[in-house]
Amino acid sequence: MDGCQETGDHVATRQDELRREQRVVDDRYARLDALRAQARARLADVRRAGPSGSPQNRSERDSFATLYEDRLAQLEAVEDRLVFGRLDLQTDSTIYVGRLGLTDDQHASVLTDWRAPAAQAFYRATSAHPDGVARRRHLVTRRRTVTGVEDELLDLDAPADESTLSGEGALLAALSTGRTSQMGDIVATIQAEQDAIIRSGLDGVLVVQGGPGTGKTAVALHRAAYLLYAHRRTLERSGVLLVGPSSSFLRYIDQVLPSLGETGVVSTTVGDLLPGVRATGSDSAEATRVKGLAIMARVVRRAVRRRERVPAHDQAVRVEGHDVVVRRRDVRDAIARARRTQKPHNEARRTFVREMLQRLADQVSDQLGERIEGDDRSILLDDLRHSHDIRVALNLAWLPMSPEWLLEDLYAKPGRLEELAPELRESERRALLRPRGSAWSDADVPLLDEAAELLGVDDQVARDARRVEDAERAARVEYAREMLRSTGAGDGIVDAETVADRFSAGGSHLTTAERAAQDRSWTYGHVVVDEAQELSAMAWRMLARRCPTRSFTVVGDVAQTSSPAGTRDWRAALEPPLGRSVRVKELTVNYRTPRSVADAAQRVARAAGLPVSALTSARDVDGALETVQVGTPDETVTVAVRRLEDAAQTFLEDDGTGRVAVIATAETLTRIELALDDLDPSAAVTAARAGTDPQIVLLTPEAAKGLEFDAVVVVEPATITARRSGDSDLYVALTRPTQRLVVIHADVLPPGIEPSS
Ligand SMILES: Nc1ncnc2c1ncn2[C@@H]1O[C@H](COP(=O)(O)OP(=O)(O)OP(=O)(O)O)[C@@H](O)[C@H]1O
Repeated sequence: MDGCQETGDHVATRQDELRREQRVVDDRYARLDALRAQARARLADVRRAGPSGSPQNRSERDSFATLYEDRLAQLEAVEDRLVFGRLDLQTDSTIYVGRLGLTDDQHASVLTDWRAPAAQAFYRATSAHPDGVARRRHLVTRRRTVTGVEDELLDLDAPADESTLSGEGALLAALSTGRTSQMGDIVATIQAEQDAIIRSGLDGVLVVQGGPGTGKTAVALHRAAYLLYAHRRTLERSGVLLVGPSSSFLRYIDQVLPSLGETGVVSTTVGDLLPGVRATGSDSAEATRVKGLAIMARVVRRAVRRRERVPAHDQAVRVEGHDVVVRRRDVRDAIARARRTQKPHNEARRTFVREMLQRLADQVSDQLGERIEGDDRSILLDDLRHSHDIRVALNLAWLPMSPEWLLEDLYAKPGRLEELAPELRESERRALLRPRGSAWSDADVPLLDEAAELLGVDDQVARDARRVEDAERAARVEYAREMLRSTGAGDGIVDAETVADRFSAGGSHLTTAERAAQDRSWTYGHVVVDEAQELSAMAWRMLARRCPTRSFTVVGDVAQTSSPAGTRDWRAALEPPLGRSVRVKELTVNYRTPRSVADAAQRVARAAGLPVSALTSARDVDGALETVQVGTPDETVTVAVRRLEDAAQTFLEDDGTGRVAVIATAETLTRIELALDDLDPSAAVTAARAGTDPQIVLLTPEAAKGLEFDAVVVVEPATITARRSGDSDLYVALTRPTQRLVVIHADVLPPGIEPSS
């Protein structure tokens, strides 16, 4: 940032610059205020019109009201750091870069959206490749006041250094601010290697591998916002799906996209992805692993096929005075015919039943010695269809099933598993056994989805409804286009599609995101997966079905895998379900953790044999890493509480910023909880642990995944590494702090934490 010790002249120049930039920033905020006032006035007009007029008029008014409310919310969301950059081009022109694009009264651009092609040089230009830029300036603002400017001159004579951080002052300031329970955006300080990923093309599978703190989550979210901007036509209708590891993680990141002006993304966990299924149960590690194996797709397929079978004997049945026989030969032919339709099981069953009823009707005809036609034949077919015995016989040959029924049946019977899953070992099959009626787990959801795909349940209704809605929507878009043209109401920012989506009769219309989230067969235009190393082969199959165009952004770190069904090899995990278009990019700079902490964590992870990505750290912090040896396990607990008190005092602010975490195994955390009650901690600590948004949290390594805190106290690493996937868990735990890591231990430390070891 601009220097602290300056000569008199320099100070004068700096003050002049700040004043000049303040005028520009004031002007852009004035424009923003004017747009807000305009949206408010339009909203008030619409509301003033009251509930009169035809239903069509009322519906349009409601739609406009919602449109202006959304527009207002979008304009409110960009208040913070509206303008953050300036590019002086070699052509002597200047552009300002900000959170959204603004034009003046004459429709001339006065602020360039960070996602626009013209803004790319702000993130990418270097002295070696200046990209038409003479000077890049970062504007540092507090509320609406410009508090600093930071310049980089990109002339060809300057020494080229590709690895230099861009806007270093602004970046380092961002990295050392106190954390909150919500992740912030990085739009003002995106680095070149991150920008290249954010703006990478929509097609194919882009994997972003990087160590902890390299900005994978931040990049994934900014990429979603970028793609929605650059490919709005393609993605607005189909939507973008964001898959995260847990609902607490999704809460942590859920402000980032709105702050970038985007709300149309469906975010979910794999466990919540199947409409109508709530995964509240849990599995053993072995059951999780086995349920995630790709083999399970075959097992589910066999379980479906098993219910399309020829009976052992012909069966005689009496219907309304006629004797007919459900013949094996007929069943075999009808099954073959139904399978030829290539429809899912429940849908193909209609063909099977129709075929069988016709054959049974033919038997009655033959018995009577005359052809039964017309209404008589319909009545006969109805009689046959409603005969209890025939229904039972046909169900035995082709049973209609729900995914839930199929999976419960599979898990409930050892013999069934042995027949359908011969590839699994006896112990693996045992891990799957459970009584009917048990709660579903996260690992069951991809299996239920696989079954739903093969069975073809409940999709038809949704598909029919969608077809009707699409046709209606096309008419609404046309109307909205005409209306926007005649009123100029869209400000050039809102398009006819958005307005049209508000024009639905009765206000029952759902947004793309809402419709998508309710429909199992919805296919998205793009899927972003975070902490993707945790996903099983079956989960990838489920996601692949959600995006037939295979347009994916997959971010994660194969050294942090903790799920027994997760992966340590991207290509092995992704090529089978998603094809060969997998491109892997690496992020190499750690922005979160102080260098001394990151280096220690890397040494520990390497010593444990994890596939650690190379990492350099953007900064260090004095005294960031401390290890504290105590004599007994009881002492680890009391010292942890004391250290927590210290950290709270140092890092927690009254304004609600600052976050501190204790990370340990669940057993250790229980003991710390008890000690916290017994040791009568300070009022500040008690207050910081209370409420819905606590500043102090106690977490297991799994729960801490993806999150970050100003200070972290890790208690007894040996108990963490003793568990399955414990080395990865410890790597996660050690890499959560932005300022300070305290490691408390009575047992020996894993090799590598201290530089000397
Ligand atoms: N260019 C940047 N400017 C400012 N802050 C950044 C930048 N890149 C990353 N950060 C910050 O670094 C921290 C780590 O980022 P993020 O959580 O995205 O990392 P990650 O790679 O997903 O980490 P993990 O593997 O541990 O989940 C966040 O606070 C993020 O805001």
